[in-house]
Amino acid sequence: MMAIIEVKDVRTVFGSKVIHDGLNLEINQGEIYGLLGPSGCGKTTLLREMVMLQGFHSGSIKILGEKIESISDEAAQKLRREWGVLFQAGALFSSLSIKENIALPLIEYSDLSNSMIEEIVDFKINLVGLKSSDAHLFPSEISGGMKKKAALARSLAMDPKLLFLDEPTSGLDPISAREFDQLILNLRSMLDLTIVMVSHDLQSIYDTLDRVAIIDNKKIVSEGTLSEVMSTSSEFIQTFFKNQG
Ligand SMILES: Nc1ncnc2c1ncn2[C@@H]1O[C@H](COP(=O)(O)OP(=O)(O)OP(=O)(O)O)[C@@H](O)[C@H]1O
Repeated sequence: MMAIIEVKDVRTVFGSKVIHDGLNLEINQGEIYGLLGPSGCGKTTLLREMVMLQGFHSGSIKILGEKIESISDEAAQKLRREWGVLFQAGALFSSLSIKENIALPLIEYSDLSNSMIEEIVDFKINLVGLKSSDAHLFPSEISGGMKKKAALARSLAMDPKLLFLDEPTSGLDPISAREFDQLILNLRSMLDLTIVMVSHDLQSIYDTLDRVAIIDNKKIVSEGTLSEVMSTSSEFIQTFFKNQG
């Protein structure tokens, strides 16, 4: 197995508060990998560090062979195109239609013609289970589930190898949430994606994740498949997976 992301000895400090202290994990090519742990343990922070939205105090994060703590601006610019991001706050632009939202990265980062961009956008819209006829709708005109799908289509616009998702099913009704899980599984196999996901949604965790890392007390207290992790004696794990399996 090939590690596509390697986090080594990462330390993160905000002011006098230590968030991560000696964090280590490895994410393999093609897996759906979950970051779990109690509220405030630094899951979103780690995700933001991986996509270079935020620095860390010490340690190393290697993504697709590049050490991001010492990467050149030019290499960083290239690397950013290798991943798609679906963060909670990273919603759609409300003044743009679904189609325009998805076209945005292509207009910004590619030299493709307008007609090529239109074709790609239509393809991505269908890929996430939206209809071509929805393309002209604005975010205010569509459901929460459709918004997530449209945002996902936008994150896939540049054909990324990696996808980072921060609580993708939060705020969705159970039916839309399960539909979204299925979509993630389908996309992974169709597009050969590696997916890193933060989640609190137990059903989603069971249905989609191949391996997980549990962050607690500034470190990874357990990493592995769900059944491996559940046998760990951590208070968070025992509480979180109580009455399961
Ligand atoms: N830019 C920042 N400046 C100062 N403190 C921050 C910053 N970003 C995050 N923190 C703090 O770091 C800690 C970890 O936050 P983070 O959002 O990563 O946790 P989380 O595990 O994702 O939590 P949740 O599950 O509740 O979303 C929190 O105490 C948060 O207040």
